[in-house]
Amino acid sequence: MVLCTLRHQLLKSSRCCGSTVRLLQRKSSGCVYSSIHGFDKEEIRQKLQAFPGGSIDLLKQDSGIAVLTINNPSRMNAFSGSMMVDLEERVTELEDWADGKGLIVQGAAGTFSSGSDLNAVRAISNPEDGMKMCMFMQNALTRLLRLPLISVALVEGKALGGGSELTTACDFRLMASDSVIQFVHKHMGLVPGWGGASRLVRIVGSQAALKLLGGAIKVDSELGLNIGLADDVLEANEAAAGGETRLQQAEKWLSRYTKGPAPVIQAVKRVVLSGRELPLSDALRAEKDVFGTVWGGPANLQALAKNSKHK
Ligand SMILES: CC[C@@H](C(=O)O)C(=O)SCCNC(=O)CCNC(=O)[C@H](O)C(C)(C)COP(=O)(O)OP(=O)(O)OC[C@H]1O[C@@H](n2cnc3c(N)ncnc32)[C@H](O)[C@@H]1OP(=O)(O)O
Repeated sequence: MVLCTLRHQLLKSSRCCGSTVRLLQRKSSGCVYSSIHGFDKEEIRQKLQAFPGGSIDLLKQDSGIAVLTINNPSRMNAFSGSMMVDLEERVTELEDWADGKGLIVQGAAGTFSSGSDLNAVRAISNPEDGMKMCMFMQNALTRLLRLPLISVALVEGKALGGGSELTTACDFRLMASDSVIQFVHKHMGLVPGWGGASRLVRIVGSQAALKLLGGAIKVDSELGLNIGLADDVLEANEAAAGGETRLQQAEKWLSRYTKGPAPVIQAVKRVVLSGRELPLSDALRAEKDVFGTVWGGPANLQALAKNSKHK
């Protein structure tokens, strides 16, 4: 059932309707679960809203880079129920952001996130509610990863449990030199349920993923770089050139990849996304469709008129 995903929908679309790219652009295509899987989004939203606290804040900047902040510092940015609902709403806002190119996901007050709020977890520890929360968060994080934006998790302090899973829902992870990512689920008698295990295997491979989950290993920035979980390490604020904050360092890092017009950057993310998720023939068809959105477009015509040389 879980595998009834984008691939299924894309296959159907490319065979029946022709235009795969339209589906990649549709919001519902990001979801893994719908009513056919017994998922009732409104029901679980109401249940989650009963556990308030904290917020997920979104700042969309003129640069085309947005900053999403997990904000519940008195609980080390643990996710209350209402924050899970907030997250899904912020993802919807980002899906509608025509000028967007990049996204940085960070935690407030120098730490990333300690995962689910344990008070909420205790209150919904029955299997039925657990499954509903799991489906809700998998949908939200799958849609986050499938945004046509190049995304980076800026990991400071600790990313534990659900917080570690959230880092895997970004295209890249930048770790502060003193930060730790730890899939603590085994210590909680659990496995990841927000899609973190499936994404981790794709990022670091199954051998390393088995070690990280089986050993609940603390991944510091050095280990993170070695196994490919981290894409770069950020200096302490005071040690960085010009005393840049880590957020400024992350924005500088990301801006190398978001320089250029939004339609082109979004097209770059879309072709990589289809290559990452689809079988080759489907990915090739999706690439053709995305190519069609930029070929002869303003940026393409401008570059041709300039007779660019790439020295
Ligand atoms: C479905 C489950 C799974 C998932 O979604 O995938 C999960 O995520 S389960 C949650 C996994 N996370 C944890 O178990 C974290 C437990 N907490 C800790 O290990 C430590 O608190 C810490 C995060 C390492 C920080 O330690 P320290 O720096 O010593 O601070 P404190 O322990 O004093 O924490 C400050 C304050 O924050 C509260 N806190 C921290 N994490 C959570 C949390 N996940 N849920 C609720 N509250 C949390 C902690 O209780 C302290 O509060 P006070 O006691 O009121 O001061």
